Amino acid sequence: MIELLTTQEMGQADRLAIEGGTSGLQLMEAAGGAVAERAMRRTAPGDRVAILCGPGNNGGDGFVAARRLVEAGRQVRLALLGSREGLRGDAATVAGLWEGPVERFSVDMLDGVGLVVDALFGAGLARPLDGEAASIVAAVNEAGRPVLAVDVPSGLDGTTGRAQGPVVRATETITFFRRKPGHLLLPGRSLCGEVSVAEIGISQGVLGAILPQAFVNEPALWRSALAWPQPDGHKYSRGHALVVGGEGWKSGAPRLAAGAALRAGAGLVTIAAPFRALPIYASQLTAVMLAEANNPDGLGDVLADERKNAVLLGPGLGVGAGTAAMVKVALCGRRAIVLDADALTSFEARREDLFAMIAAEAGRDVVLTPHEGEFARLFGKETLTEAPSKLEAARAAARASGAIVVLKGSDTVVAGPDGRAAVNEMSSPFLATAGTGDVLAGIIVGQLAQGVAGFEAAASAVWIHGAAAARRGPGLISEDLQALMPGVLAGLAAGV
Ligand SMILES: NC(=O)C1=CN([C@@H]2O[C@H](COP(=O)(O)OP(=O)(O)OC[C@H]3O[C@@H](n4cnc5c(N)ncnc54)[C@H](O)[C@@H]3O)[C@@H](O)[C@H]2O)[C@@H](O)CC1
Ligand SMILES: Nc1ncnc2c1ncn2[C@@H]1O[C@H](COP(=O)(O)OP(=O)(O)O)[C@@H](O)[C@H]1O
Ligand SMILES: [K+]
Repeated sequence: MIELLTTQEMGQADRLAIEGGTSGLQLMEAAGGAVAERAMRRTAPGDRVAILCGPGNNGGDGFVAARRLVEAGRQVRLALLGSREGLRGDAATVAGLWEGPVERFSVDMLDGVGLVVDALFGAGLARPLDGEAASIVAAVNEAGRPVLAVDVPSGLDGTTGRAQGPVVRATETITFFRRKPGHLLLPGRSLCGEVSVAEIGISQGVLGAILPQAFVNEPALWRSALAWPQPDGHKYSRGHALVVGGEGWKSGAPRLAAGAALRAGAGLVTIAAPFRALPIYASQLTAVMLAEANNPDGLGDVLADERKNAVLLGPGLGVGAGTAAMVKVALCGRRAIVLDADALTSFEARREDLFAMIAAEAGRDVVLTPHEGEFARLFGKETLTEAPSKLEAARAAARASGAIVVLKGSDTVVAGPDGRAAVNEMSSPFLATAGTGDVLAGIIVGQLAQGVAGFEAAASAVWIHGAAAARRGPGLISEDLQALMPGVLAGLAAGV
């Protein structure tokens, strides 16, 4: 499991390490040493490096790196924002060990350098950059030289991934102990460039006291929760997923979802659709079964078979009271539910009804899979815009709805009502094509049908979906994803 630490939690990790006997100076020497190591990979002896230090401990890391880089034969020029006398604590100590000149920043420092080390601001950023700090950032971005950011690109909030003011555009970022959400969330992820993590002498044990609630979405988070077929099993022991479909001319979305549910491992998948649409569905389906459901009562009849243990509603269903009524029927009972697309939008004006229905059956998994537009319609635009980050927006929505919320995008966040959250980085921009959301919803319902718990079902599905897309890359269309899934699942089954 890879934890993501807020800057506050990272401060706690530093403090716990210091209480445990590793001094702040040792941590800073290790951090600055790791920065120098990354800088050495990008430069050769004799190359010029500009190191820009800020007034706090981020600047301290810069002073350590400067000393180490000189020892390694780099030509270093170091600028300090603020005065040397203003430095405190460990930063003052390491500045005292720097024997070279301390300059005031000037643009000519960047001329012809092989690398700029951005050690202006890290976890201590307290407000948007302005004044001299802002003009340094502008000059660095303008110069177009490779930039190695220390901890975070200066100006970026590591907890949120947002920058309220000017921010350094880094080629590479090195952070310490664990990544922060802002390294994965946009726009942070694009501003960081390649991110590496250095161990600086903080023991894993501190995590037991911090209990982080945000994680990188990767197999270690959910691998043990996945379900695999057993030698003594049969198709019913792998679950029966039901996808509720609509009119024939909108049958593509439910068919994509149903196929994905089957590929994800559900033992049986049925699409329930109006009688008049069934021939259209039938002409395009083979392993996926069909059932007639002309209205909410009809859906109730189909669901009377309790072996149908996971239901997806939304793709191709249409927005309106009819869809809302179908959702209501599906939410009666203990089966797991995925609500996507039109099923979410149908509750735009009556979100409290939806949340009350979800709350009525404790312990049953409901997964909502909005993209940002659907999210704003269901939870209110302000939930998105007023939350400090996409991560917090998803968490707030999960708390409000009592459901697991998958807030999609290239930095998809999966959040549970208990505050647990995963930020996804296994994805491909080629997923931005029609129908891929339907496939994702199908993978989730396929996992739920197999009895995988809601959070793990959603997080693993997001990863599998992204990994499948990454295997194809250019030219990907949503129809391809199904055929790409077995390769991804085989890797998971083999534990790689
Ligand atoms: N023991 C520790 O806490 C360790 C900290 N480390 C480094 O220390 C950094 C955090 O250090 P700090 O907490 O000192 O914080 P920073 O060095 O990020 O910045 C804090 C300083 O910047 C000023 N400041 C904040 N926002 C400003 C703005 N918008 N304009 C102008 N000035 C502003 C503050 O008044 C303060 O002087 C980490 O990012 C990491 O690089 C590492 O050395 C590892 C150990
Ligand atoms: N730029 C991108 N990078 C990575 N993934 C993306 C990107 N854009 C969209 N996606 C993913 O593609 C899927 C699109 O879903 P959605 O917007 O519901 O589309 P549709 O309704 O056409 O199926 C989501 O899983 C989303 O996270
Ligand atoms: K920085």
